[in-house]
Amino acid sequence: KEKVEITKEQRALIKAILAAYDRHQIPQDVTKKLLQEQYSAEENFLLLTEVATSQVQVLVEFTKNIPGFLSLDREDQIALLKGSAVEAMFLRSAQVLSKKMPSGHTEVLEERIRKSGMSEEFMTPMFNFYKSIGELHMTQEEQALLTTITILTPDRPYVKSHEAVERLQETMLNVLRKLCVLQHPQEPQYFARLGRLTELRTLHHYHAEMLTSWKTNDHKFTPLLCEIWDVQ
Ligand SMILES: Cc1cccc(C)c1Nc1c(-c2c(F)cccc2F)nc2cccc(C)n12
Repeated sequence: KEKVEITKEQRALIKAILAAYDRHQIPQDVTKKLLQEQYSAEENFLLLTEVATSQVQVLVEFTKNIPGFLSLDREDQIALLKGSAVEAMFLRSAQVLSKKMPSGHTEVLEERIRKSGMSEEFMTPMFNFYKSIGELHMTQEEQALLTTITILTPDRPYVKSHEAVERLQETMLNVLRKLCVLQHPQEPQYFARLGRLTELRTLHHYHAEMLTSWKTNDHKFTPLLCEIWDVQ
């Protein structure tokens, strides 16, 4: 059984991605509002829209710091961001909900999500996903790398240089595979479990339906959310 070793370059890569991931958190004022504002469905939706908008901003900033991302074709960068935003945001909000929040915030955010006019059929799979992410107890590096790998998925709509994206994603997958072996020695299947997060794709689909239903109920989105998800 050969010894799993992380190379110098891979260590530098992890360091760069983790620094970007830690640097780009949702601003305090946004998360603070979660505790202050009152509890009406409208107010909850308004707050979640603000959190979603700030999550997109944080995502764009994080993506720009992924080594190699900015050397991809410009239009492909946009295609990757638009294609992966929902999935990256599900990962980010799952990570935030499953631990990062200061005490009390998590329950408040959960409560606001439950009372934001979202349909039940979407609520269950979403909270199941949040629970399964929480049970993985991912390290910060694993979360940052998993988000990076999600963003660098080559088969998003309109991506032209498929191979260039695939090569970049492969590099990140190799690092994550080694990290999982080193950081979860008691669970050899751990990396495979991370790959099982295909639920993300079904949540992507649910999310599109949720957008439409919010739109028909005349909910307002911000320009950034309209742009990233092509909402009219
Ligand atoms: C911030 C937040 C956290 C957890 C659940 C939800 C529903 C939200 N809010 C939204 C999400 C969204 C997201 F930001 C992260 C994860 C899953 C998501 F559905 N997408 C959108 C799109 C238009 C408006 C909102 C309010 N919205």
